[in-house]
Amino acid sequence: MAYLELNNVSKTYGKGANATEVLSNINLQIEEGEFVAIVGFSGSGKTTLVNLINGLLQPTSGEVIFKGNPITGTSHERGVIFQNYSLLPWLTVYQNVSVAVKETFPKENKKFRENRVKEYINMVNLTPAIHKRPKELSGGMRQRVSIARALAMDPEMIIMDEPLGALDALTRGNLQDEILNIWNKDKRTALLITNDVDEGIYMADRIIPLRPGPNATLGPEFKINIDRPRDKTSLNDDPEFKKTRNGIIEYLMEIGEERTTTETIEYTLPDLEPKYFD
Ligand SMILES: Nc1ncnc2c1ncn2[C@@H]1O[C@H](COP(=O)(O)OP(=O)(O)OP(=O)(O)O)[C@@H](O)[C@H]1O
Repeated sequence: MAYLELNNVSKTYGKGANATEVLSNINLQIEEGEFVAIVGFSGSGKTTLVNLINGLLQPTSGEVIFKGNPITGTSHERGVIFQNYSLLPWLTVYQNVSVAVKETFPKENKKFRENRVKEYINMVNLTPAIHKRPKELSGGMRQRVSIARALAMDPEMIIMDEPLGALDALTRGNLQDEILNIWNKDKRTALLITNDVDEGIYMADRIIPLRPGPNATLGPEFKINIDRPRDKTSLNDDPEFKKTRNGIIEYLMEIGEERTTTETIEYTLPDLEPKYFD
């Protein structure tokens, strides 16, 4: 049995005539210690998939199994870095991370917790902003707080829902490396949802495309046969990188075209009498 398993998972939103099956028949196995990336189009169901694995949603059919047991709710063992930072606006950077650390390590002493909060804030280079509130931070800084908060909780599995999308290239690159360091050093398991193929190749062991929804399914996996640690600057010239990148992009273009040629959208216009005003 794999560390995480999704067996024939489907998720439908709505009921009766309004029902839409967003995900259909998703099968995914992730082994302990693996880093898997899922790439997909906007609106294809990526966040729905993350929430099923996180335990915020239950599948309509099929099963999501974590370490041999069905997932029935959220757990500290699986830490999620969300797309939209979800910080508590009335708390400072320190306090936002501290709340999470307190919840995860209730038995540890104050000094341990303080050190842990400071360590993770420092890791995302936010020590100078430690006493600021979210409204005083840029979008990128807020996302860094949310990364520090998730990682400070010491999750066994790190689940990332497009966590770096809003960041500038330099910050994005640094945080990719920080996440990889933590994953590697502490032998975590990681699932990254991204729309950036290069990011997926740089970080993951395997990339799996999510075919566009409704009825989104997972496409064939692409193994990344590039030794670690990977070097960003020389990656562009690596023949294996080019081959993998081309393969994934061609596949995404193919399914993207299918989507635009087979999709029929019907719009019902409101049946309104024109109204004239004097
Ligand atoms: N609670 C809900 N009720 C009804 N429909 C929903 C709900 N949540 C999501 N959807 C629909 O399911 C589809 C997939 O949404 P989801 O957020 O999982 O996609 P996504 O790939 O993460 O999108 P994006 O890349 O834009 O963030 C969308 O069409 C969305 O409108």
